[in-house]
Amino acid sequence: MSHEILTPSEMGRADKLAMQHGPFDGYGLMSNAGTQIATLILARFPEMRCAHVLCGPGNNGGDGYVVARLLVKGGVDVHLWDEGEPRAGSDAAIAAADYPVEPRPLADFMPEPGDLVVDALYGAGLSKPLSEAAARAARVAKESSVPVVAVDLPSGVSGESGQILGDAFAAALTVTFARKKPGHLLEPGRTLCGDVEVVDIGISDEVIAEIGPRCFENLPDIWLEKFPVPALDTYKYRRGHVGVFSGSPTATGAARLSAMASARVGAGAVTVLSPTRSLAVNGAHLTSIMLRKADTLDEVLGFLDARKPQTLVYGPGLGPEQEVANFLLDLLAAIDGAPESLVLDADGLTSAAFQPEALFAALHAQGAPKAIMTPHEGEFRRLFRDIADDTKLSKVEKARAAAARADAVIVYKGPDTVIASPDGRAAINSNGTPLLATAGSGDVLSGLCAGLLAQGMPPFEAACAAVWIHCEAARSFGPGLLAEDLPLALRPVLGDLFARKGWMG
Ligand SMILES: NC(=O)C1=CN([C@@H]2O[C@H](COP(=O)(O)OP(=O)(O)OC[C@H]3O[C@@H](n4cnc5c(N)ncnc54)[C@H](O)[C@@H]3O)[C@@H](O)[C@H]2O)[C@@H](O)CC1
Ligand SMILES: [K+]
Repeated sequence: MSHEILTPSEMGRADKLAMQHGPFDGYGLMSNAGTQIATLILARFPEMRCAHVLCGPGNNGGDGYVVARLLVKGGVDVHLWDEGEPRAGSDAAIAAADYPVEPRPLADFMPEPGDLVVDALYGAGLSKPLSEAAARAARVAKESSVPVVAVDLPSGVSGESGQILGDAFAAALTVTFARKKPGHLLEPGRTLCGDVEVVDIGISDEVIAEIGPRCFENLPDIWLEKFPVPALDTYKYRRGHVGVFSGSPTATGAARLSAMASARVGAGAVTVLSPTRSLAVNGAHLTSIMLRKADTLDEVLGFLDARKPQTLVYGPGLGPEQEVANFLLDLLAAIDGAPESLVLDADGLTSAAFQPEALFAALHAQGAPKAIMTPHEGEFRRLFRDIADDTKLSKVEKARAAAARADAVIVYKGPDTVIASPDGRAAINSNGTPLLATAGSGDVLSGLCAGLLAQGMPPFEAACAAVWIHCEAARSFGPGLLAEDLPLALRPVLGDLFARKGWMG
């Protein structure tokens, strides 16, 4: 199990627990950390002219002293620059005493091309913006284009949020311990970390389990067990039925993209619910996907009653108008237990911002469908303005707060999409690709969520799987991707997942 993500404070607790359990004390853990990093550096940068090791006053600096000593032992020419001495009696002070050469002041650090920098200034303990000397060091490292290996985190990057406190180093490689921290996956931290290597320093899986992390990297391990594959004796309605609301004649493509994605990810039947004025254009573009006239609430309720879909998609292409929000509230008031789930996206979210509290109350009500909301940055801010503007919260904490308020799984989209459940679980996606920054890709994502929900996948797992599959499909298609390409690009991705489930179909 290595998909858990630990906040810096959870990591601090894990360190302490590991020391209690043994066999390593604090200095033992630090020695393991330094040894792992020095080994990686010697393997990856054998051509370096010399290594500049920058050491801070805390245990991050302590790791740096161990690295410096081992690099010297490995025959590397090492220059050590420090900012503040370690506290007497600390593990870092023991490590510093073991290093044979007097450090030089950080303010004088100046690398040259061909050198390597080891950034061991601040890690989990970063509590304020970098000092002028540390910020200058980050700048000169950047300007001289020398590779930087960051110990635990690039100094200046918050392990909790991935945000920069003042200035920050930009690393080619970041070596962290036991598990990743949110700052390794949340932007801009993710970019500043470069490659991230997680090394074992003697903190056992049992210790991590005892901490009970509630945040995970979004890898198939966290949802594969619940990912649906069709049973041999299934039939189309047992594979789930999704209804997707369509917009006006000039905005129908969004609903069709969503519908196609639902069908391709495995819903056995999908119906586009269309206003009369859009029937002709929808009909001209749909074949296996069904089409049904739905101008009024009564017509929608008639469809729900007759065809019993498990899941609805509300939002893509509907228009950001008050009446779109009103219709949703009327629909929710009429729903009691069926359909079981609802995906809200795009204009379904933007229009809800006219009266967010009414939507949240409707989703909290008895018999309400389980909901997934898929806001991008702007939609999130319109719906959860106070949460979005709270600078103390990380993206994970914002998504969690929104999920609790709305009683919905929140897919807070971006290059570092976060998925959060009202029960407090959260996942950070790590296979994102800029290829998905294209019109209509969000509509496909909402369809994927719906298609998985309709097949009985629980909302948090369905949202995590949809986000991962969406990115993986885009990567497998590659440059030139349009949203229209995504449904077919799902094939190899689904094939791999089916194979991992042992599907013999
Ligand atoms: N036993 C452990 O707890 C282990 C810790 N390890 C290392 O220890 C690090 C955490 O150590 P610490 O908690 O000592 O934290 P740091 O070494 O990150 O920094 C803490 C010290 O720096 C000061 N400080 C924070 N931000 C500053 C800034 N911007 N300018 C000036 N001073 C600043 C703090 O007041 C504190 O004195 C981890 O990142 C990891 O590298 C590893 O050695 C593995 C074992
Ligand atoms: K660091």
